[in-house]
Amino acid sequence: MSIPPERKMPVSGRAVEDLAFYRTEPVSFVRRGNRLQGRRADAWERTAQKYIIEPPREQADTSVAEGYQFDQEAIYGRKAPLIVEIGSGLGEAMAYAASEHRDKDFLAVEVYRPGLAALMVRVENNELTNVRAVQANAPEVLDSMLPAASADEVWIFFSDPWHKIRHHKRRLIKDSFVKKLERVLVPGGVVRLATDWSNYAEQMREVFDAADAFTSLHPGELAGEDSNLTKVRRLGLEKDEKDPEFIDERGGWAPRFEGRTLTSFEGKALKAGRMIFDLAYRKAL
Ligand SMILES: C[S@@+](CC[C@H](N)C(=O)[O-])C[C@H]1O[C@@H](n2cnc3c(N)ncnc32)[C@H](O)[C@@H]1O
Repeated sequence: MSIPPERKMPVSGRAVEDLAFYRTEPVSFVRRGNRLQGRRADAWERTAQKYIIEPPREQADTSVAEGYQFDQEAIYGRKAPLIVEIGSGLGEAMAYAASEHRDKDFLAVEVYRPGLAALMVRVENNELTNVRAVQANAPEVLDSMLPAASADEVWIFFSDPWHKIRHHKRRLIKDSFVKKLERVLVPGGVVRLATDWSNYAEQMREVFDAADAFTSLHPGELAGEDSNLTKVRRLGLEKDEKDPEFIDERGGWAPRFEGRTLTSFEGKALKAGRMIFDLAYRKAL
């Protein structure tokens, strides 16, 4: 049966028939336009050839064809530790970190082209030569594009929380995704996470604590009265019912990662009175 043109869209595998799916899993993003204007369009024009990796695609413009592999040394022209940021948004965290650590290589993985173009504006403004970016669906980048044991760190800051229970299956951080992270990280490699949504923070803690390959860098820390989870629940900060008796005995939250600059997304969350949860896990040696 042929697929109607309006459904032959930009996500791979099963998504050809159903846009909300990548192979057998629902995708963690909604499609937004690729259109670039003004400074972003100009920066894209000048930088894309050098800094944007264009893997062969399958059915979709965010897919990565199986068999394509990222050759870090050839791409950056040197051998250096690799930091991958998934869902880099407007590139604020990456541009800051890359300018602070010019001895490291950074790879942004983001489906939103205007976000990558905003990163390219920062790359030019800060004269960064250690940043590359790919417009692609993260699970596919982790499954096939990145070689096994190639990333020293993977950062995922403010991954879309998919608030409604029926949408939780779209969340990126789940058991199957943790397996993919395990594959691409070097032994001893680190995953850093941040979220402003307590229910997703609990899910992140749950799946990483249950993963044999990972150990928390901050077991039991920021528990009880010091836990942001305790504060959110007791004060009813997320519009749920207040629970004055609630206590998060378990903790395991990381202090704010000092390498994470305040992005506009986090700024808005703080302004709205939300609490931020940081987590950090190390892959076994
Ligand atoms: C809430 S924003 C946060 C952006 C940024 N990390 C920040 O802190 O400002 C989440 C980002 O993840 C991207 N994203 C969601 N699912 C993705 C996926 N499967 N692959 C790549 N990027 C994804 C979205 O396009 C969006 O830009």
